[in-house]
Amino acid sequence: MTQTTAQRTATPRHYLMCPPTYFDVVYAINPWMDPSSPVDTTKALAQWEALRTAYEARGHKVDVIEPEPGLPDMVYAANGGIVVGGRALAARFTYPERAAEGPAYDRWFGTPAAEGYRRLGESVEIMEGEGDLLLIGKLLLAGTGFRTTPAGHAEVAERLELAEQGIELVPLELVDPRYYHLDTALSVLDDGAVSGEVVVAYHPEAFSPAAQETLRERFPDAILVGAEDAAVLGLNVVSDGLHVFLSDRAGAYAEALKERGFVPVGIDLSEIFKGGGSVKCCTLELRPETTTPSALPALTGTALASAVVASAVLADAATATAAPATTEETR
Ligand SMILES: CN(C)C(=N)NCCC[C@H](N)C(=O)O
Repeated sequence: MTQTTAQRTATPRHYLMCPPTYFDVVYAINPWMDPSSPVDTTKALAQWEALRTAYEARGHKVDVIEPEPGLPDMVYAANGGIVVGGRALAARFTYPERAAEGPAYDRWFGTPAAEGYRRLGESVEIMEGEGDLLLIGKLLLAGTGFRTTPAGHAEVAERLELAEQGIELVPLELVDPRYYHLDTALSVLDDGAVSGEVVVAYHPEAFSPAAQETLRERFPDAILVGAEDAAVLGLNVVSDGLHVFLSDRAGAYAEALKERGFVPVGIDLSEIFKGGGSVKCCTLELRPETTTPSALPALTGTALASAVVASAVLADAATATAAPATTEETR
């Protein structure tokens, strides 16, 4: 059992979410989807609201994009694009069923709500947003194998000016069709900006031998997640550096998170799971030009650290009354 001495700290985040108003499973583009199994949209909406409330109760800002009829997978906002350093690039999807989502998210980046973000348009190459692209500090972990292509990675690097931002893109090949997006197989938990300890978790068998080697080298202290937790999409999490929002079906993984100093917040997303996604899929992180969490060390100082801690504490106090339908474990 790996115990931690690192102090976890929540930093305020900005998320984009899309309500599952038109969510349904009417086609199958991943092994989790079964169009013969009915979806309860009312329940999906309530579960999604609980996730949104869980974020807001802990001090995070949530913007909402208008869902569009005929786009049942639009609830998976993480796939809508990637926003790093204030630059917003909309997705281009592998399957025609989702093709219209790229322009929909691109249009949102042109609305007043997205002011301050530079709208770069849609990707030309296949690129499924934060489903396959996970930022941790100055690394952009980039999944490929099923959806986002190596050409998509190259386009992201160029159009988001990753080199200029000092960000390195690390390609990782996925090999199990159940874990078709990187965010089904790997969680970004702490970029180390405040705690000094970089933490990811992943399911090794979802990756090619070469990708496993890369992950071992880059993240020797990673949490390794077993088949049971991976199979409930337990790795599909959102972390603010302290709270880890994840499926309430995750078992051993939630315990491992506690041992490493995180506070797991269990969310019931059983309806949204039917489309092959969970917490992270419903959440696109918007990172402005100057205040990305990983930029925090550059600002350094006790005052800043105190501010983020205070914000987490205040948000936790609010949680006691404002966050229904979630399970929060205390440390
Ligand atoms: C956690 N994952 C995989 C996501 N980031 N997105 C879910 C997308 C689900 C959609 N039916 C599809 O197959 O594209």
